Amino acid sequence: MSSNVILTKNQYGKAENRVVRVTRDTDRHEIIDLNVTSQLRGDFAGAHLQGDNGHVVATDTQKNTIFAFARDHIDSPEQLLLKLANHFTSEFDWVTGGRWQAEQYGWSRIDDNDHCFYRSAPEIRTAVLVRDGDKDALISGFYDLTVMKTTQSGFAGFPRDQYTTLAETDDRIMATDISTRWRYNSTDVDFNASYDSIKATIMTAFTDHYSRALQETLYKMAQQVLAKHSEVDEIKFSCPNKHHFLSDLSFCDLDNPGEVFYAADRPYGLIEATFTREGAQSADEAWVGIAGFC
Ligand SMILES: O=c1[nH]c(=O)c2[nH]c(=O)[nH]c2[nH]1
Repeated sequence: MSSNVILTKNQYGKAENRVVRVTRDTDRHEIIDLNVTSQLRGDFAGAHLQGDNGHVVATDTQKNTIFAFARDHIDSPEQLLLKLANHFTSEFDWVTGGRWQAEQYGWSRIDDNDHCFYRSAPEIRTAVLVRDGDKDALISGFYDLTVMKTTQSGFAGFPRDQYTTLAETDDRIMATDISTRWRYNSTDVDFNASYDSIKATIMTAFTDHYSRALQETLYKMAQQVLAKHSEVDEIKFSCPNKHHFLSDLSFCDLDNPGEVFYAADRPYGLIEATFTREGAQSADEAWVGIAGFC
């Protein structure tokens, strides 16, 4: 058995740079609030195997670059990631790719005030760019968008065995925290418009049908996103089924016609699925490192 150690995959950089950009050209300020990670890939064998840092663009330099680029206008998290990738791969010829990611937190104006804001968007917007030579994979998404429908959901027709106690129902609460990521087939996209439209499409698709299972609802959400958005080739969902159990009020002689529920926080069903446009190129490598999806 050989005891030789071979360096295989490696990447490194500065994680979770919290960048808040205030645009104050006029009295009416704008803010963009990001958490940005930069990781480089390429020829870094010297650092690992010989202690030679000649190729190691310091993580501190990567951090500084992110903040320096924030001095320019930030159009969208995706545009910032593309700019960082272009910079590092063109400035240092041994940097052949990397992985850049951002989360964005949403803020709204208090009373339409010019410079006072509150954290508003419930969901966290995400973006990941993976560059490998001349190949880019760009995956955007969001998590923690909590939604509920109070009827028009059921669950029946499932197999029964000696362990099955669940009653069939044609009227239940369905609630979930939507986590989703979608892969663009281009980097030439109006990312903010696309994000807003995909989020709206997902929410509308949650409302517009009688759901026979959360699985069916995920499919309908994916179907509508892929039908409306030719710039998207693949979409994944990871959604807990946040169970709401009808509270039994018979102990005090009260009925409960679907009005009082116990919201259980665990255990929860966990429904995950990937939907791909038929005929689209797959990009499984790009998903490595994105946890919590199948
Ligand atoms: O929408 C659902 N999908 C399931 O797979 C499932 N399983 C379960 O017990 N309840 C539900 N609900």
